[in-house]
Amino acid sequence: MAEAIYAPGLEGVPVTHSGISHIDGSAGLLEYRGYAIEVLAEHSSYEETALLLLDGELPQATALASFDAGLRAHRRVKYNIRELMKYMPVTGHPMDMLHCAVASLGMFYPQQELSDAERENVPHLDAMAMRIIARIPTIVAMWEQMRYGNDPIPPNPDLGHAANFLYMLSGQEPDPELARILDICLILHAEHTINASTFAVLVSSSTLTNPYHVIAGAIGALAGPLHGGANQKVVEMLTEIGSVERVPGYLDEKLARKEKIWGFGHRVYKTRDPRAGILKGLMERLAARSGLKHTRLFEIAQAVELAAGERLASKGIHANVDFYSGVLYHEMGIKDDLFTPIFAMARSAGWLAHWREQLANNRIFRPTQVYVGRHGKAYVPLAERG
Ligand SMILES: CC(=O)SCCNC(=O)CCNC(=O)[C@H](O)C(C)(C)COP(=O)(O)OP(=O)(O)OC[C@H]1O[C@@H](n2cnc3c(N)ncnc32)[C@H](O)[C@@H]1OP(=O)(O)O
Ligand SMILES: O=C([O-])CC(=O)C(=O)O
Repeated sequence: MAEAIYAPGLEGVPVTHSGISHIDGSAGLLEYRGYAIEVLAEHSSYEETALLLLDGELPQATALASFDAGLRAHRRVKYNIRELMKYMPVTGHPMDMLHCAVASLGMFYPQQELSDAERENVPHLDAMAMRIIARIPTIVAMWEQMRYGNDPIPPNPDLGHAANFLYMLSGQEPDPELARILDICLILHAEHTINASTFAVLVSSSTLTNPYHVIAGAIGALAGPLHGGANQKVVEMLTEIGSVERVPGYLDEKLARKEKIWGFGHRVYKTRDPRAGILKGLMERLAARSGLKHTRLFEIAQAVELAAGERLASKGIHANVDFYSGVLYHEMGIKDDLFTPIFAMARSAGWLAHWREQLANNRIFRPTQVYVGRHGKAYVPLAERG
């Protein structure tokens, strides 16, 4: 048998057939179910985009209204989840809390795996997906209150997905413009082909485990700084740089030490990530609002993008989605360690679409390895080992 070719990081290796999203990495194009990301960001809502990802088509008005009503009706989590969260250390990262809380949601649904009948029961799978999408924002916002010793703010069924999240974070009904900016951010982060966390979804889905394990595993993968965790790192980096004047020297030192610039580079995009451009535009939209001109970080970010371009663009390294999202959330007054949980909230729709797609044509993932270890070693009793 011919020896299998090992591709580190599975670069260029297809692992599934998928109709959910598509990237053209050299042209900088992204589509969800055939619709350009720019079009969805301008015209759609997170609720509609989530349903598009899950069902494959833009919904009719009645289907969208019923999905939206389902999301609003299922935002609350069981009291025991709140009790569990009470015992988590408030110093812990919210992604660790989210991983644990989402996995625990599955304990209220006794069976650990999906039966054949359940896998073929589309309304059952739809209901599970909708409940997970509805509850992740509640858990994140509950934690934001609980970690400061406050009672969680109950969800408000009169508000849409993004507006309700902002309401639960602060207790204030958000300005519709801020809610729309977050809504667009959620659309932009909802799906992105087979990135690391979505690959984790495929692998765990293929064992027929329950979707709570699937989504908790994906949250764990997203938390890493090379993936979704980079949005928090970007803001830490910009804060450390501190001024526009320090940008070139900071980058030169970092690159000389062979360190990565957070929020730059991508396995698939060899030009600017289209989401980075839209997020930058949203930041400009936010900065233009009176009373919200705290744009020092944004100025540093733009200087970093310019200087990084001079140093890295020839290697195909450009700003990715994580570069401007953290700056935008920071300027919206959101705590830095909530940036990646907000990414997870949004990406739950894409993850669950891939969960459904995997179940519809399942085969367990079981790749191989190139063994580089030893063979046939003689066991030496402990007393005789030198
Ligand atoms: C939602 C998301 O996940 S978007 C990505 C978020 N992650 C980040 O922003 C972290 C910084 N970026 C990176 O670590 C990488 O670019 C990744 C993880 C996104 C992609 O990784 P890979 O495709 O495996 O690229 P890899 O890490 O092998 O880099 C290839 C070359 O580009 C360089 N490079 C890649 N990204 C960067 C960067 N951000 N800063 C400086 N150099 C970089 C590497 O040093 C390497 O150079 P070399 O060939 O001279 O050794
Ligand atoms: O596609 C990737 O590898 C990472 C990414 O941008 C995302 O998950 O949004």
